[in-house]
Amino acid sequence: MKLYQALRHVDKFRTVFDFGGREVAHWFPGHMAKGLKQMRANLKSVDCIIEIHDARISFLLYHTIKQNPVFQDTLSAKPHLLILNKMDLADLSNKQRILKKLEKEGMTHVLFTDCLKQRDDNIKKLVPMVMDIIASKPRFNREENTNYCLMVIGVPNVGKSSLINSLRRTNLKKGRASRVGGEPGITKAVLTKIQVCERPIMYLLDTPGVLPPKIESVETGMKLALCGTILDHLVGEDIIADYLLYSLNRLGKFSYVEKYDLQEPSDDIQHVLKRIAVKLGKTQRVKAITGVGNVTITIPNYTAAAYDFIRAFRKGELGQVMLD
Ligand SMILES: Nc1nc2c(ncn2[C@@H]2O[C@H](COP(=O)(O)OP(=O)(O)OP(=O)(O)O)[C@@H](O)[C@H]2O)c(=O)[nH]1
Repeated sequence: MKLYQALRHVDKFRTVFDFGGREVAHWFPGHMAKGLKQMRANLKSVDCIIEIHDARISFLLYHTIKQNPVFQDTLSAKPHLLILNKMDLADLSNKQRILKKLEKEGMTHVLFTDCLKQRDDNIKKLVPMVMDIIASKPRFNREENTNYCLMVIGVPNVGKSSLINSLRRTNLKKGRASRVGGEPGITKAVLTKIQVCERPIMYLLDTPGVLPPKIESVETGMKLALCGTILDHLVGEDIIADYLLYSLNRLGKFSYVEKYDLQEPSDDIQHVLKRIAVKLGKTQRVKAITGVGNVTITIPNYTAAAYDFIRAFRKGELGQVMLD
């Protein structure tokens, strides 16, 4: 759909999203506090922290983590590199704006990556960048060590394990060492130390995804959910799908119209999900009682359609976005 055609509908779009009094408190699983403890205990042996975020919500994540006092106490003293991953899903026309915002916050070592790409030139830059960062700060108790240890941190599902695998592919020509999952919270095991480079010898500690427990608003929580950071069923596929539609319309990303054979952009999630269900054959047969007896009717499976809509977005099929 051409932008000028779609913009005719702009007046119809919602300008604010109704969260219906939802609370984020119960969206975050308990194992995250444990992860934080493990991280703290291992920090002494770490030379540089690799903080990894989803490039679509990088500033939001960076800011949320930075605000958390526990993170501040634990991490601020260590050299730091910020990875903005999933760059293939992000609208990089906003790249400079994001980098400027991060610079204002004092974060100048930033690298955009796509960890699924077989050869990502940016991944190649990681080790030299880390060496520069480490060289610019005292190593304290680790002066004599000729090998280096990194700790990777980030919220669930941002690609921590994929980053490790990508580094091993690039620097060691070796395959998968860390399990990759589509659902948040796959990396639940205790910290594992994995080699990611031969010259210099460099290890990386994989951590369970750790999310700061305090999220400033439901909207922040919803963006995290949309990017797959929170288990869908804790938030609800129906509202995530509605927030997705709201976001796509606000950003002028209308490729969903053609993908699902809609006539025009719509802000009505029931209407959109119905079209998706019909297009993908996601329907269910239910019994209905009528005046003339029981009949079986076919109705759209809204939950299955919502799930498909969200999945398509996460795979980048509905366009690249920047939700910051
Ligand atoms: N499009 C895209 N997908 C990615 C990228 N990196 C990782 N993914 C996908 O994101 C999902 C999560 O990746 P993981 O590497 O398991 O993430 P994690 O941070 O280790 O996850 P937790 O174990 O939940 O903390 C998987 O489906 C990956 O295939 C990327 O650069 N681009």
